[in-house]
Amino acid sequence: MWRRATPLSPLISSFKSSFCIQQTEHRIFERFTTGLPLQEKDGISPKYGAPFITFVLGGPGCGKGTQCAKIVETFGFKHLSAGDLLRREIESDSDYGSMILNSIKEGRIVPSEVTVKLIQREMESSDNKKFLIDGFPRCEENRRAFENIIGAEPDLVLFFDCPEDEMVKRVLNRNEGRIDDNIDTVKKRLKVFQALSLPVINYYAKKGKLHTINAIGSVDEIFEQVHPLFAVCKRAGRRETT
Ligand SMILES: Nc1ncnc2c1ncn2[C@@H]1O[C@H](COP(=O)(O)OP(=O)(O)OP(=O)(O)O)[C@@H](O)[C@H]1O
Ligand SMILES: Nc1ccn([C@@H]2O[C@H](COP(=O)(O)O)[C@@H](O)[C@H]2O)c(=O)n1
Repeated sequence: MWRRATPLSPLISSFKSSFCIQQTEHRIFERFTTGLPLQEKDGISPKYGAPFITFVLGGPGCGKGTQCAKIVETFGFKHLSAGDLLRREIESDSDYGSMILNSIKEGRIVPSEVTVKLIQREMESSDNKKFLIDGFPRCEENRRAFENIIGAEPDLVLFFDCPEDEMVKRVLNRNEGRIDDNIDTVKKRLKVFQALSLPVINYYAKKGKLHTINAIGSVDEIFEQVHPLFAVCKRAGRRETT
């Protein structure tokens, strides 16, 4: 169980305009090694001990989950897929089950408070403080709810950039029996992605936190772009599997 004793790193704002790996490495290195006294900013009231948070964004089927599995294996992060948490909630006895099911069928975004509470529950019960939050935030409302409820911002944001026709192909070939892996729902999810998720991606680009990964290529080729962003965690001398 962890509690945020101190707010967000002032270094985050000092490197706002940075888009390159070296600057991000510097910021992350500082976060991992110094445990600097962090300052409250942007009206956020941090509630927990400072975890290391990575948001993993991209359209449906771009390969987020596949790359998250490799990051977990290599760097020992805790993977929280917002979609998986919502699907698990449907299977439980939750009051929200049918609402979530209908939203997923229609490719709509579930009310943020529901999703953030599921993420919060997982974060609070995890001994691992390095989180990969996959498929979240999907819209501005998601982003704000996370900041308000969790009281934290991401340290890193990954965006897997993939052409629509490739995303459609990957979703339709996925074969995992997902209720939303059909052409009608995929079209709706792509519209939601364009209208609501891209603005969040742009928001993080402006803050200098976004790392765009070209999601075309083999799984290993894509991971070659991802790896350097996390390798700094190793160099900072942290254990890979906490
Ligand atoms: N680089 C790749 N090339 C070809 N297929 C891939 C690649 N990466 C992942 N896939 C396949 O594409 C499908 C979608 O991948 P994945 O489930 O990782 O995407 P996702 O972004 O997590 O999707 P969603 O947001 O819909 O949950 C899977 O069947 C996966 O095996
Ligand atoms: N932040 C989120 C994430 C997901 N959803 C809903 O789940 C569906 C599947 O999500 P995947 O990440 O597994 O593709 C998605 O289409 C949404 O209906 C959500 O509401 N909010």
